Amino acid sequence: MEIESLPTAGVIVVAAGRGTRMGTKESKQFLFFQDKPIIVHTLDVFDRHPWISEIVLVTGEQDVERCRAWVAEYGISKQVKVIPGGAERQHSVYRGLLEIGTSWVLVHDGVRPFVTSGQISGCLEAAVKHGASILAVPVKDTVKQVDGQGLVTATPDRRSLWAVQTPQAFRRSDLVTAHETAEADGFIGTDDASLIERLGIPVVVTEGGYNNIKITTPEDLDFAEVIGKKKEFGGENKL
Ligand SMILES: Nc1ccn([C@@H]2O[C@H](COP(=O)(O)OP(=O)(O)OP(=O)(O)O)[C@@H](O)[C@H]2O)c(=O)n1
Ligand SMILES: C[C@](O)(CO)[C@H](O)COP(=O)(O)O
Repeated sequence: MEIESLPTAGVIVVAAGRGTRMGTKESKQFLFFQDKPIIVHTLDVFDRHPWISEIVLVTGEQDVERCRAWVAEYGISKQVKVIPGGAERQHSVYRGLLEIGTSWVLVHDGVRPFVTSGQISGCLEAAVKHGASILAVPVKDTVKQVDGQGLVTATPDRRSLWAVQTPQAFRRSDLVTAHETAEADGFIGTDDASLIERLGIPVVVTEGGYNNIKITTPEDLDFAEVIGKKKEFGGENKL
């Protein structure tokens, strides 16, 4: 798709979580990696992407000022609106949504710093073509459904299972309706696509990458060290 023909998009980068599974005093999105906070690595990718015209960073109330300072300190060239988030990821996304003016919106986890420009382009192109799109990768392990007593109750066919990532891309108007409907219904989803699916809007998968990890538990920092050494992420490692 020609760049000129693609409507510009805004991105909501969500970084208002507590990072409890990481177990660090500092929230994981603010841990330093290769001399920069993880959140700055993530912002950099969208700052450099030609189709991204607006960036909204949603973070903790207490972190708004230092995030604004980092945007300036690390030379993020695009304007970044930094606002406080909510109790759940879904609430943080919605607050960001109210600050975005573009017709197309991407939602991205601030703790996924290894997303590539190509993956962003692919996800947005697919959304513009089909209405909504998410990055995901085929599951590599067998997945089991297990009840509260630890008993296996089902083994879904792995060929139909994908591990979902971000960004996820939607029409802004659809995403507003989806969030407001979920709020009215008291529904909390773990991703934005689940809110869109509730409206019956088709969502297509765009293949992401196994490097596009969500930094969640301490082991992920080790994985990040290895990924960060790869040439495509600025490192020299020829892995
Ligand atoms: N109320 C929340 C909760 C999460 N997030 C963001 O959503 C992304 C994915 O969430 P997750 O990995 O679960 O982060 P945390 O909620 O911080 O992690 P934990 O569940 O371990 O506390 C993260 O960038 C996180 O900062 C957010 O903006 N607002
Ligand atoms: C949105 C997401 O990254 C897709 O896999 C995931 O659902 C976020 O879950 P979290 O518990 O908020 O990290």
